[in-house]
Amino acid sequence: MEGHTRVKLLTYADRDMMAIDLAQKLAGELTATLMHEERALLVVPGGTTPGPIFDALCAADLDWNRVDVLLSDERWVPADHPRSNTRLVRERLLVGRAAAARMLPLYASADTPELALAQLEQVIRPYLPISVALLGMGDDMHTASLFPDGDNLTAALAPDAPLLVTMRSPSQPEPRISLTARVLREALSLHIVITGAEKRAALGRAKDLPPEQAPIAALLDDAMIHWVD
Ligand SMILES: O=C(O)[C@H](O)[C@@H](O)[C@H](O)[C@H](O)COP(=O)(O)O
Repeated sequence: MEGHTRVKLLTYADRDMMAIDLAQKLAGELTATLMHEERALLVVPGGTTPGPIFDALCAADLDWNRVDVLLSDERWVPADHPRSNTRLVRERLLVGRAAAARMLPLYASADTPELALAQLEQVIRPYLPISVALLGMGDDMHTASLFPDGDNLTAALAPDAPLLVTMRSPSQPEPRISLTARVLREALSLHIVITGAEKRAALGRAKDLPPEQAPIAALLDDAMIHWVD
């Protein structure tokens, strides 16, 4: 791809192959981190794309009891809600060998994310920086919960952004909480997974747009993109 940002793109033959290869890559990076660090912090997305990757990753043979798992973003719904990303991670990633990992919270039972933000930041901060991050992307070029029409996008993209922001978008049924672009960019290894022609086209547009219009653009210099049709 050409444009002002050079996109590093890996294309896979089919979805099963991508899930297996990507899970192996993430597991290898976690293992490498654990060779010189006491613990590793793995950030993962919610949504529909990562399930098959979690299914492969949870079987990886590594020292999961030294791995902390954190979501890139969460929808403000209880952890047993069908739209909860926490629920997805518990059901699809923290099973099998990976059940030994520790999940850091990105949700607390409070009416709004604003009420829990400071407390969640305090819990998460000691675990930074992120060792390995996997992110998703929407057709609208959002990543994590950094939506182009999000009410807190400017703060989320600032070079000195806090760890977490709350986010509301007219396109979303509930408020969100999200890691900021700065924190995601500081990940030692950053992967973005996208599927289908529409997201590939959106990525092509994003590389020539400012992050205020295409939030994923804030991360493209630092990330490896994994794509399958
Ligand atoms: O909670 C979420 O929705 C995510 O973390 C979000 O950033 C997701 O990665 C993209 O929206 C892609 O979602 P799909 O994988 O469902 O297309």
